[in-house]
This record gives sequence, structure tokens and C-alpha cells, in this order.
Amino acid sequence: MQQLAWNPELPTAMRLRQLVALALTSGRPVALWRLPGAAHARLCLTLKADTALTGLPPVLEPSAPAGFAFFPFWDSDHNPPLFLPADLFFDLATPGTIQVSAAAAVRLPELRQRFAALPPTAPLPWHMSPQPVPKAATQTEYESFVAAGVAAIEQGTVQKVVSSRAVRRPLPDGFDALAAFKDLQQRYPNAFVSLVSAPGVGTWLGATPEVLAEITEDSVFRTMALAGTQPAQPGVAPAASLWTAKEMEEHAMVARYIVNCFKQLRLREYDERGPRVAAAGNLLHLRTDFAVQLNQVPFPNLGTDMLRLLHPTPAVAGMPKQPALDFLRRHEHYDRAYYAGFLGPVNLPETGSSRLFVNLRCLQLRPQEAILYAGTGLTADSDPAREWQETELKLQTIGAVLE
Ligand SMILES: C=C(O[C@@H]1C=C(C(=O)O)C=C[C@H]1O)C(=O)O
Repeated sequence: MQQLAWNPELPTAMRLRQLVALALTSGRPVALWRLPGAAHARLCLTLKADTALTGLPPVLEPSAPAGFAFFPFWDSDHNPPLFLPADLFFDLATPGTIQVSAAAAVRLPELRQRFAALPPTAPLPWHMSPQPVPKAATQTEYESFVAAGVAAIEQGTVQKVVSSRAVRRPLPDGFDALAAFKDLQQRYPNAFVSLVSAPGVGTWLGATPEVLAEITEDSVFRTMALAGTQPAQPGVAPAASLWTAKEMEEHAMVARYIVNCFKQLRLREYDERGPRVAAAGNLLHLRTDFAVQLNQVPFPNLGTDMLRLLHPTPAVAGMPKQPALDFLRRHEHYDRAYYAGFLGPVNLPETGSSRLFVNLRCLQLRPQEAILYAGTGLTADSDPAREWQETELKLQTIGAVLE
């Protein structure tokens, strides 16, 4: 990547808006994200939309291309796996410059011209999905779906299944996805906040608490089991919260699944911490963290291999995986699309670092409305009305930007 000055006279917010406009007005994919705890967002823009259609899960080795992965829950023609190569990379921590790939360097004069010609106040033409709007379950429908899940658990078909639903909400007047992205960063400093827009795929906005697979700059692989939910109580420290056997069991299944993935690869040297209580917006979750020192184990492809084994985890699908997926295919009755898939930067900005998150607490943008998504892990003790209530609580995280 080559670093160069990019319209340093423009205020940062304007430059960000114009870079997004450059992508959207020319049919190109763009991703914006802010890592948990980070002060600044980043942007990755791909010059050729068709190069983003990889059809495969991303490779996390340092030799793999740098870019942004956007992977659906179910891999299909309707919801193709994307990898946005970073032709243009903009880090809002260093707003005076952008980084460009060799392919973009060749086209710089044209890109600069197009950028300069963009009307600064035009509304942003976000990419919209060509798929029909997913069916939104009523409370009665959702509760009977949950009851079917509990029955499947009682019959022994599955041990755990994660039911979910979509909700349609009108967009407030003057809704601006970039302003919503900024709002999410302020509201949820510890979430992974993202805004992804790609032709033929649509536009997704989210603030997720769940790491799927990370490789940090200091060569540590990390993943987490995040499951078990309750509302945060004002004035009560998260660590003082009480958890039921149902929630502990729901969580333990995810932790055991991760340990089994390590076992399948014959990796024994991992560090496991938890369960601890983690706050995410208005909710508390049980969380167990796993870490592997990559320079102390003979597994150079651990990140790539674990990613393929992990997704979809029992935090979003169920246990055992295949019967749980079969149950969802038969009973869920809507298209999750990229909800409960995963997303995040690979080898970006540093070669050798990747940060992939489960796409939760998210919405999909449509011309006049937003589709919001939420799910809950079911066990034999689940009560349908309470599970509905839990999805309502989870919807509040992303729903906050529509108020
Ligand atoms: C499925 C969602 O969240 C997942 C399910 C949880 C649970 O069932 O307790 C908790 C965290 C996430 O792993 C969602 O937010 O939609």
C-alpha cells in the first residue's frame, strides 16, 4: 500500500462522507468499522465490485490479501460470502492521508477527479439488497417456534438451538446511516461497530459484542464463548449478577464446543478464562475467553482452520451443529442473510492481524425501513414468552439509532 495526501483541506467527517459517496455512486463496495475500545473508525473501499465475490471464508494468514470479510449465516447465492480487497484504506486516526493499493494507484487521477466532482450535500445512495424483505414473525408465531425448539430438545433431536427473528421498523425522517454509525460508536465504546454496503448485497449496520476469531499484532489467537443473557440492573455491578442453571448450561455448551474445535486440530496449549460477566449495551452476558500464543505452537494456520470450524457456533446456531441447522431450516421461516454471519478486517491495517466478529445487534437498511434481527439460545427450560422478551431487549441495542 502506498500512502498519499488526500484533500487535506476537507474536515475529516466530510472526507469520510465523500469517500463513501465515491464508492456508492460508482457501484463499489465499502466497509466502515470501529474496533472495540478504539478511538477512530476505518474505511476500506474496493475498486472492482466483482473481486469482492469470493464465495469462500477468508484466509487469515499474513500472506492473504488485506481487506474486509463479510460472511453470511448460510452461505448461498442469495447471500454470497464477500471479501472486500482494500484498494483504498482510510484510517480516521490519520485523516490527512489515505493508503492505496497498486491497482488504485494506477487509477488515481480518475478517482481524484470523481471525488472532486461529488456534490457535498447529496444524499448517499446506499446499496440495497435485491432480495425480498424477510418475513417478520408475530409474537404468537415466534413463541410457537420457540415451543417447537423446546420440543426438539426434549425429544433429543438437539441439545440447544438458537431461534431468531426479523423485525421491520420505519426509518425516522432524515435518517442518515453515517450519523447512525457515529451514534453507535459513542453509545457502545466496547462493541465492534460496522457499516457495510455492497452492490447486490445491501447495507448493514451493527454494534456487536462477540468476537469470532482474532489474531492480534502480538500473534495471539483469540475467540470467546458468549451466551447467557439478562438485562443489566441499574446500580448493580455486572459481577454481582446472579445466573440460573439454564444460562450457565447454555453458555457451557458454547465453551465446550470451542474446546472441541481445538481438540479436532489436536491443539492443547490454549488459555481459557471464565465464565465472567460482560456488559453489552443494556445487557449482561456470560463470557469465556480463549487465547493461543501462536509463536509457541506449531499451528501456522490456526486462525483460518479455527474460523472454518467455529462458524456458526452454538451461540448463534445450536448443538449439535447439523441437527440444529436442520431444525432452523425447517422452522425459522425467514432468511437470516448476514445476521449471525461474521465480519471484520483481515491483514488490515497491519499484515498478520485479523479481527472477525459475529454479526449481531445489527440491522439491514431498506429504502424506507430497517430490518432488525435478534435471537436467543433455547434449552429444555426455555419459556417462549421470556425468549420473546429477550429478543425485544436485544433489539434495543441497534434499535436505539432509529429513535
Ligand atoms: C443471537 C444473539 O445473541 C447471542 C445469543 C445469546 C444468548 O442466547 O444468550 C447471547 C449472546 C449471543 O451469542 C443475538 O444477539 O441476536
